[in-house]
Amino acid sequence: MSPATDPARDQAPLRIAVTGAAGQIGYSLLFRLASGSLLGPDRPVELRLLEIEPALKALEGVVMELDDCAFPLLAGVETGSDPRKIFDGVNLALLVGARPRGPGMERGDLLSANGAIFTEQGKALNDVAADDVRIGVTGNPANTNALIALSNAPDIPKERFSALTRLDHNRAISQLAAKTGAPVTDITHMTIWGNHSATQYPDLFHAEVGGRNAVEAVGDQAWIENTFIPTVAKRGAAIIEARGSSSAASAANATVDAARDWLLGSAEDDWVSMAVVSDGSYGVPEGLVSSFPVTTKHGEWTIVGGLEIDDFSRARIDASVAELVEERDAVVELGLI
Ligand SMILES: NC(=O)c1ccc[n+]([C@@H]2O[C@H](COP(=O)([O-])OP(=O)(O)OC[C@H]3O[C@@H](n4cnc5c(N)ncnc54)[C@H](O)[C@@H]3O)[C@@H](O)[C@H]2O)c1
Ligand SMILES: O=C(O)C[C@H](O)C(=O)O
Repeated sequence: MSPATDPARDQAPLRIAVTGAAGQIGYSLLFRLASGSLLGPDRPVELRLLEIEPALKALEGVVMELDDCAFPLLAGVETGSDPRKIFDGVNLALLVGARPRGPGMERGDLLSANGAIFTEQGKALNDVAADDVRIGVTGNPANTNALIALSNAPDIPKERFSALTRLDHNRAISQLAAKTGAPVTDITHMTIWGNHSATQYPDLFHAEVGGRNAVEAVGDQAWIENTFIPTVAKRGAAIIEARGSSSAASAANATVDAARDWLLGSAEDDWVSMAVVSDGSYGVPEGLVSSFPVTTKHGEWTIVGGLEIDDFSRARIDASVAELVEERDAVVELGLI
């Protein structure tokens, strides 16, 4: 049963760790969590905020602002730089803290810079998190960071880890809605496959617009290949180029969306995209953390089975999975897993 729906716990605050809490994403995420965006207006939350030592002063300022909101649901805030203290008894850990890429960098460039963070945090979660912990990784390279964390947490079931591809999923919905003139609420069954990187494959073949197949509704294969896929896959870079820093409010929003659906369940007759440990489905090697279409219920996810994958999709899924294999091999080489 999920930590959010277990009746015995319904009144107890959900203890949520956020790493990188003084960063850009943290500045949006913490206020969303404290205001009830995750579990609704009745469930209190307790925030456990992890930062590196030099950022603790800035984090103090953020906590002052949280205080100043007088959030009715905020049952407590603790800050610190020791993951073993901050993760103690947490039900949900949102691992955001990592260096973002700058202009001209690919997410893979962050592997060695950020990989070590997730070794230490995986070990700490393994030792001190609550038995029902769920761990969502937002910090990049998210899929491989999740792989590093879960590989260093042998006592936590691998299914409790996921990496964020919900931002890509939301971006894909928004692009398709704009193209077809449909409201975003009409777009269902969107899928992001593979890595949260430029190789990701946003798949319209199973998506629907108002119940109609999205490829038919669009009726423009050239747009799908030359506009839709690259726009979604390279959106992170476009935002860095325009803003001078990486997406933050939309990343925080997607982090909340993903955790909410994981804990409370995805919508009936729809699915969401999550990067989760592969069981070999759709030819993705077992053990890689790759994005799939999933349904969620009671804090568990299930990969949607039986979808037909044509040659166009197969080639794109394979390319993104090949990148994940390279990243995994690189972190093995670095001794991180
Ligand atoms: N998966 C996604 O969809 C997605 C979207 C946007 C950004 N991101 C990634 O999220 C991460 C954070 O982005 P941001 O814009 O908030 O960056 P940021 O630089 O503003 O903040 C990162 C914070 O992490 C902290 N930090 C670094 N090492 C830490 C550690 N060991 N423990 C705890 N905190 C630590 C830093 O002090 C900093 O405050 C980046 O890796 C970015 O690329 C992912
Ligand atoms: O692209 C990045 O580096 C940031 C983030 O992963 C994004 O997709 O916006």
